[in-house]
Amino acid sequence: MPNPLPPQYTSSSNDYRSDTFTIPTADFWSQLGNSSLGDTIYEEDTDTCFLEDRIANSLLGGKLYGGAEAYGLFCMSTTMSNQLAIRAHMNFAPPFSLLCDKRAHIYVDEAAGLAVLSQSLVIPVASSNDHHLVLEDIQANYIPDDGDIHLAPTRLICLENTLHGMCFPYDELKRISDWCHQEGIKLHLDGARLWNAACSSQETDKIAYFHKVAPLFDSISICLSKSVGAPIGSVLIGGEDFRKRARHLQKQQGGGIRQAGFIARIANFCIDRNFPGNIIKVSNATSEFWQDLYTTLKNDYGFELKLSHPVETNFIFIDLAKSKIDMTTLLKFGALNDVKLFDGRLAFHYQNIEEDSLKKLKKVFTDIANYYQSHEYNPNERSARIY
Ligand SMILES: Cc1ncc(COP(=O)(O)O)c(C=O)c1O
Ligand SMILES: C[C@@H](O)[C@H](N)C(=O)O
Repeated sequence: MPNPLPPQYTSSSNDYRSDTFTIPTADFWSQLGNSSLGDTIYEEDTDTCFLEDRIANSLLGGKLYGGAEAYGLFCMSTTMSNQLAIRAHMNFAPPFSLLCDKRAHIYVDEAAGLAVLSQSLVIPVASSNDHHLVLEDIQANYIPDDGDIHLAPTRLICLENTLHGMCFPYDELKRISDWCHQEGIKLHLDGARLWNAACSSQETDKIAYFHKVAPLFDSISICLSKSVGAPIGSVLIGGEDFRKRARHLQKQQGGGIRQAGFIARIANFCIDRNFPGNIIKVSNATSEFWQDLYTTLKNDYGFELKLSHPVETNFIFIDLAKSKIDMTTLLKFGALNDVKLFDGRLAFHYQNIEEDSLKKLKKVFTDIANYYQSHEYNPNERSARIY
């Protein structure tokens, strides 16, 4: 008996579950006719090589830590580019360890890839300021390579920028990078939303932000399927030998891509269309929406929304427990207003910030505020997903 098919997904204008839900638009297809046709596994595809080179050189400035030449490797996802980076760096594991923020995607959302694929001890660290890891958090938790055979010395540290929509301050990235490299520890950046950090930075030329950050790291993942709006893809950036090893591991894990030209060409098209203008627009729309929503609920309903993280780019993280909103009520009013939500995280992208979309989203919360004027909040309900 064939499984029932999901209904056609035709628009992400009411979808606030994630910035991964943007969909191809009619003008994407005009790109297909001219896309190159080479086999990417043999590095013969022009559009794919162009994209890898564009991210490594034009976007990131061509240089990584220690002046290493930057090279790009096109991957099907950022989970793959992160896991390939970690496996490629941890080529001497076991018995070594890697350290990351305990909220990091590589730790929470990559299906234990760190343990299985890199066979590494993972040291998840809570940030002492609740915003980003500081050097002292790392120094208090890393494992020094002091020859003690009971231990698994830390050989890799993975940072994430943005993390939960929060921008990692450059000066702290620099402090951590300087210390890591004097300790002989490699540094990877999960830059799935580095676009958003760049567009929210003070840099006038947003590419200058990338050029500043890239030389702090030994490898960087740059996602194309979130705020950039491509349907597929990520580019892993690293040195020449690192890329060779990552490409070998990519083939081993079945991640080699044949005629990737049309995917790469659409990704290039999306970068041109959305960076930096639309990504800046989304950031502004997110903070304006949050200010308006908070004020309306407080002044008109006496209902105070609480955040679990500051609003800095394209996410609003509402702390449901502190705001006294239970998940059933949230999702019920989401559905009644035809708004897709996972939980208290609201993700904004270039397809859900039109006026009609934001009006619907706001009404979800005014309806909730109204509801709680005559109903009890249920504190015992399943808590929201811990991102
Ligand atoms: C910070 C971060 N890194 C990596 C990923 C993984 O990206 P992908 O969905 O392309 O595997 C995500 C989510 O998509 C993410 O939010
Ligand atoms: C769930 C996670 O994999 C995805 N990156 C998101 O933020 O929605």
